[in-house]
Amino acid sequence: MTATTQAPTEASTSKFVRIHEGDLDLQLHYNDCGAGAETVVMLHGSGPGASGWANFNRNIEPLVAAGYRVILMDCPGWSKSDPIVCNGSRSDLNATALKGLLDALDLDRVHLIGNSMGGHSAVAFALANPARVGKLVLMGGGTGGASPFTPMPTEGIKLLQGLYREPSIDNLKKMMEVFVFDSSELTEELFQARLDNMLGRRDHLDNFVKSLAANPKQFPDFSPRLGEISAPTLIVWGSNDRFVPLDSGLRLLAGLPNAELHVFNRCGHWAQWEHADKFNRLVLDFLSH
Ligand SMILES: O=C(O)/C=C/C(=O)/C=C/C=C(\O)C(=O)O
Repeated sequence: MTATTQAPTEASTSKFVRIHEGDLDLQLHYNDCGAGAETVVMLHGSGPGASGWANFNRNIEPLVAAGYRVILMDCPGWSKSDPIVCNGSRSDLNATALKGLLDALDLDRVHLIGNSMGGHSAVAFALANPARVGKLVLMGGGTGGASPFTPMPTEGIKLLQGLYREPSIDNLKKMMEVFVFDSSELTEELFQARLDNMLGRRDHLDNFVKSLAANPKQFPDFSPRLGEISAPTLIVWGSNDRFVPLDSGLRLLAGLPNAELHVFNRCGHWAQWEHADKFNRLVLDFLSH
């Protein structure tokens, strides 16, 4: 009888763990998919209603099929994880939460895939815990700081922050249509799922606004310290990214000693979703060589 491997679903992989790490004492939600000798942890972006599953649902199965354990952490302040107000570095807060999660799961060393804020957080974790990082994949993020070429905040970030303040389907559609290069791929189902995620946790929305008021620069510029990171790094960007501009990816390439950059043309801020098949092949090849 052939074993039928069921595709992982959000519900079937949903787990909770309480972490005590640094100043954090909170419950995290995460999705735990597949099994294997190597673990890949995926870190989502900062948009309202974002979650590990919402950001990476097109990227899980190929990694599971290749024999990786895949963990999607929901950062404090998102999805089903506990609420929090961040008065300092959100990148370092998420990195602290990630350390707490890895310790709770007894995972010593993992590969990290970070999207936008997830990339910033992955770099913060690598700076604080260099021995615990295998390889890094940074998409549309990895360091904060101002772009020397693009007016800041970018049009996408302005729409994102506006959506936190006025969470409506119209404002969500305005943000998502800037999010990707080809908005024809955005479905009513996707919009509704994001809207449900958003409106299901008003505390997260309110706390993000309070965090911005306390510290408008939630994501520090790590450029001066990138030379400390020896982990092999694949940087991935969309040439049409209107949230975190491509020149941030060039700054990462210039600063990270062991990095390569892949730019997708006709691609916005969600390379892992907009070009999922090619992105997945790129990541699998990078992780295995
Ligand atoms: O402001 C920054 O540097 C980072 C912005 C983000 O992390 C935005 C990401 C948004 C998503 O991933 C989303 O799914 O809404």
